[in-house]
Amino acid sequence: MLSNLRIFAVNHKKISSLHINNMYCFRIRASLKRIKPHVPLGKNYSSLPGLIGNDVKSLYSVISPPITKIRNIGIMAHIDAGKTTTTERILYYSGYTRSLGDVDDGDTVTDFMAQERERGITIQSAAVTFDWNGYRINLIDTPGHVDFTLEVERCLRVLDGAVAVFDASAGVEAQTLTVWRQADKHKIPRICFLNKMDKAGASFNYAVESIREKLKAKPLLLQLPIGEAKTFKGVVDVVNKEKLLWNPNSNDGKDFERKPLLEMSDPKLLKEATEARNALIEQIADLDDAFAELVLGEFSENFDLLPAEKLQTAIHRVTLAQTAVPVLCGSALKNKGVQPLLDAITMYLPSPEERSYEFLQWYKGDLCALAFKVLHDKQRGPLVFMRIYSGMIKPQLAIHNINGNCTERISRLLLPFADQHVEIPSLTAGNIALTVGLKHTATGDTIVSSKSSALAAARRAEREGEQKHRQNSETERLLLAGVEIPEPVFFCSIEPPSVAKQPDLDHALKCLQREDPSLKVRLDPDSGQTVLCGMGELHIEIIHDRIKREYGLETYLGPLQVAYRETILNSVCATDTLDRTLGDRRHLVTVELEAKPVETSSVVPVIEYAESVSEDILKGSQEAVENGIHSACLQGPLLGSPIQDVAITLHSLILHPGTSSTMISACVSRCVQKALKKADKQVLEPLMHLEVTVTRDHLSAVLADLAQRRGSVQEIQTRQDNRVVVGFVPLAEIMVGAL
Ligand SMILES: Nc1nc2c(ncn2[C@@H]2O[C@H](COP(=O)(O)OP(=O)(O)OP(=O)(O)O)[C@@H](O)[C@H]2O)c(=O)[nH]1
Repeated sequence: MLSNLRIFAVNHKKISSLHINNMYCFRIRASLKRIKPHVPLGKNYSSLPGLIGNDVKSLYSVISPPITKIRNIGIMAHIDAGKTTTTERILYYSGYTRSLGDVDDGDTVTDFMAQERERGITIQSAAVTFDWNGYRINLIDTPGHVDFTLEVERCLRVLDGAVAVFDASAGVEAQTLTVWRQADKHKIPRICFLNKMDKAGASFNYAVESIREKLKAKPLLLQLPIGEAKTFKGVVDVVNKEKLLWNPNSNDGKDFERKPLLEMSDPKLLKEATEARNALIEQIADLDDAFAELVLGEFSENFDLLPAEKLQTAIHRVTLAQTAVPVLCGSALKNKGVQPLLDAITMYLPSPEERSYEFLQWYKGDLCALAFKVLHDKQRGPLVFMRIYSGMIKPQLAIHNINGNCTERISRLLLPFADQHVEIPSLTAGNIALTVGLKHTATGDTIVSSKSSALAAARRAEREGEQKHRQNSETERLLLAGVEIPEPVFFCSIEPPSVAKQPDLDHALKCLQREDPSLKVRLDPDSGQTVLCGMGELHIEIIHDRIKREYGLETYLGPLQVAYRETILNSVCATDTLDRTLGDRRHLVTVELEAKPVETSSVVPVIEYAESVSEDILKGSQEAVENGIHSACLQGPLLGSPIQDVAITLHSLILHPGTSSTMISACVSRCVQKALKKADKQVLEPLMHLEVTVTRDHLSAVLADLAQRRGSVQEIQTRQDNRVVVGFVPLAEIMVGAL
């Protein structure tokens, strides 16, 4: 029965004995269904600006534009809401592609990896730069699939604004909630685009209501649809009281007319637009004091007299303050509504200088950038995408990487255009750059001009920190990334075709990890095998595929396994003594410690020291003690899985002089394992938060199927004619192999 289901949403949630971690979204069948024949790369790229020489909009437009004219924008949504299709339309209308790419034909610009084209999904986000009406837009297309949640989060970190795309027939879906929360966390102003207004079941009001209810956001209706589903033909611009109608005979949507609504020809639409405009004005006046003053003063008698520009400025302010979100609608597939969306991006989303970044004051105009993506290019080596927050980047510039504590040189500077790039002489703050030549920089690293500049910034940050909060260390405060890497939920062994190829496999995995920190690689201590740990089946499958395509290695994967964890349920104490004589040296350690359960949802143990443990003894041995605790917690006594939610308190440590740190670690580790064995224990398994949309007549079959899979149903919602079952199912029960 599960094969009929459409949407899966995933969450690790602690229900009685189990654990909450992150919210993920998962869609097994959809990720595998749209497999298409391989489309060669570069199909659509013969006439890109600055590359071939024709149709260059003017070289000036390629070089650093004024910061007020820059928009660093991301598109975020639930899987399949239409992000890639919308991006393709945006690129086409902005003049940077000559033909419309189609996800279903596998020839889109932003999904440029071979796997993305074959599967019709976005895996890695690609930054694309283009101009619209004198504005420079750097657009980052983010993946919607749960396995790539970290990609979304990392991209959000470098954005100044975002467009949330919704399927108008489904409203807010599970993954939308996740990315919305991520955007909240990074305080990113947003615009909502209700896409798929042409689709059967599309409902503007339903989608708006779900934004209000599920996202707890205040929607500002800047448009109303003209028709819905089959009859959708255009939109009403509420701010200007105009109608925008697309020519049904135009096959690319470039041909549309914008006409003022008139009493004579459109009495009904005009009435609706006037009511919507008045409601919008009142709504904004409630949120923005300056606008309220203006409206109540000059225009209280007649809102019609309020100029559109004044309303637009107020919408911009409210969007920036994130007290409400502008809502627009259209159909990317049917080429309707995308140009007004582009206008809204330039009008309502902020420029980089309108965003306040606390750390900018520490750099005083010196270079400060975040490497938010690394791609490996066979010819040019690693390509690093960077968001420049302050200062300037040029080719041949030496930069300092704070995370890696290393200095290296940028050889070339490019403007990113999916897999095609324009070479440029310099780029200033606010822009997104693509650099060549950085061999050690990894995704998430903070880049500055020199070590001394970093130190100066750290000193300023410290002074600032004294006045404010002082919880972070000097360098930590300078690091921009701040993206938490979720713990993997799947793992499997990976083997090279022959032992001689093991170094090639290690190299490939190292490169892939630089690109994608959510991919973890470890060595199994028992079998000596390399183990891949990832965020989902698709994640691991893609990595396997990339090793073959990009590194020419045919590897073998062992069976995919769910990453279980263990925890303890009560406090226990243990003591242990290790007494060894190696050569003429005696190593003697006695440890006394306590293990107790805590709520952290983390596999990193909390380490505490009792007051009885003197600082003197800890000075030389703290690292050894902590290494011992960490290594013991990696393998629980039940299944050998990592231990989660545990705190270890060291009560006593007695050392014979000359005892080596290896012996201290070994004794502490043995003692922790002793304690864990004594405690009452439990295995934890990852749970998926599941959202199943189903027709009414299939509901009981679906509920029975979920029960059989040890699932628990939280609620059953009504969505138009369908039912949405919301609940949890153990991940192990809905792996592709389990279906
Ligand atoms: N009816 C209709 N279908 C659309 C529209 N926009 C996109 N689609 C279809 O919806 C499917 C998903 O579109 P994508 O653009 O790949 O969606 P996405 O959000 O980028 O998906 P991921 O990259 O996999 O997260 C494709 O089959 C599109 O043809 C639309 O406006 N109307």
